[in-house]
Amino acid sequence: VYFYSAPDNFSEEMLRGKRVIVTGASSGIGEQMAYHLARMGAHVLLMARTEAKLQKVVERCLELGAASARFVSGSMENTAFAEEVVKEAENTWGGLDMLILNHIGYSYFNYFDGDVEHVRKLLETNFLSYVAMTVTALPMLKESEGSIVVVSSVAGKAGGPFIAPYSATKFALEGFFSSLRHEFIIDNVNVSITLCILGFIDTDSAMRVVSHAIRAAPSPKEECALEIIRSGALRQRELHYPPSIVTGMLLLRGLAPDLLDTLIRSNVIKSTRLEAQRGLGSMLRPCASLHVFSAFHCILLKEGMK
Ligand SMILES: NC(=O)C1=CN([C@@H]2O[C@H](COP(=O)(O)OP(=O)(O)OC[C@H]3O[C@@H](n4cnc5c(N)ncnc54)[C@H](OP(=O)(O)O)[C@@H]3O)[C@@H](O)[C@H]2O)C=CC1
Ligand SMILES: C[C@H](CCC(=O)O)[C@H]1CC[C@H]2[C@@H]3C(=O)C[C@@H]4C[C@H](O)CC[C@]4(C)[C@H]3CC[C@]12C
Repeated sequence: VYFYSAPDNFSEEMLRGKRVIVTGASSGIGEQMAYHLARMGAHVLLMARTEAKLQKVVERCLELGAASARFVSGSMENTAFAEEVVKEAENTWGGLDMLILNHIGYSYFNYFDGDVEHVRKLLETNFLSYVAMTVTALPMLKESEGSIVVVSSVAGKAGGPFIAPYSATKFALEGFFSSLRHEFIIDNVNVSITLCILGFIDTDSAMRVVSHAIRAAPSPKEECALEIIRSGALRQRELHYPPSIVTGMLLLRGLAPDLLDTLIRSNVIKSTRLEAQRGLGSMLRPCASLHVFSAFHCILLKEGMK
């Protein structure tokens, strides 16, 4: 908690006049980030596939006080489009201060079905396009000493059942961007990389897919979006949101990985098999175990304070 909590020196002024790209901004956390940035007076360039939704988000951003707001629509399955989005920022603003990589392609929630093409496509959308955008944006980010913010998940730190292709793409992000962070430090490149490790968030898409199968309440997307912007502006290495659950889980993974796996499995298998057989897909039930992580984490903290 100490190392991963944002210090209190964040000010919304830090984003005023900054030039920010937000991917996956037509809905969910990306849409909420666009609204926060707009309120803070940033210039925003938004990206997703659905033009009609993006148009509405842009209009709202302008009402909220964005310095400017525009969008580019297209699919990140194609890395050429990823480069095009960054070029649009270069042509419009002549520079870039923050690149927020947030979009994800469709993934099913069920036993891995052996479809290698789906894994390839998801890697292209959720991982390769992030790499392509970073490569194209890097000269501008070096110039502005800017920030890269990568939105990931607890599923990119610890595997759980029924999300194998999705989880693989999130692990790939961790590997790539933590390696890149080392290289930036070695070469004195002053571009920060913030990896955001998120738990269950109440976006429409996540609620649609898994809410029926999870007992714990999801965390609010509005607060999550603000925490992502804050951690990026403060150039933090990682964001854990919600902090107690994610940090507790990662702590247990380091101390007792088999115990973590057993807890996850023991909460999952029975219910999921039944639902999968009905063809509905389903969700692991890690909530009880995550409460155990949190309790465990609190005990450690209290002991530490003593
Ligand atoms: N919600 C949750 O519980 C959690 C979310 N996260 C992470 O947070 C981020 C945002 O998730 P969330 O807000 O829930 O997701 P949403 O499904 O709400 O939003 C996804 C966004 O990506 C866009 N998108 C989908 N496919 C493509 C594509 N092929 N090319 C370009 N854009 C695309 C969507 O718009 P359109 O359809 O118009 O293209 C949309 O704007 C993701 O990185 C996710 O992994 C992490 C942990 C938990
Ligand atoms: C249930 C998990 C954590 C438990 C908790 O109570 O916090 C969730 C943590 C990460 C989630 C998945 C994720 O990373 C995003 C995907 C987004 C899709 O749009 C829908 C479902 C997700 C697979 C989502 C499902 C819940 C988590 C595994």
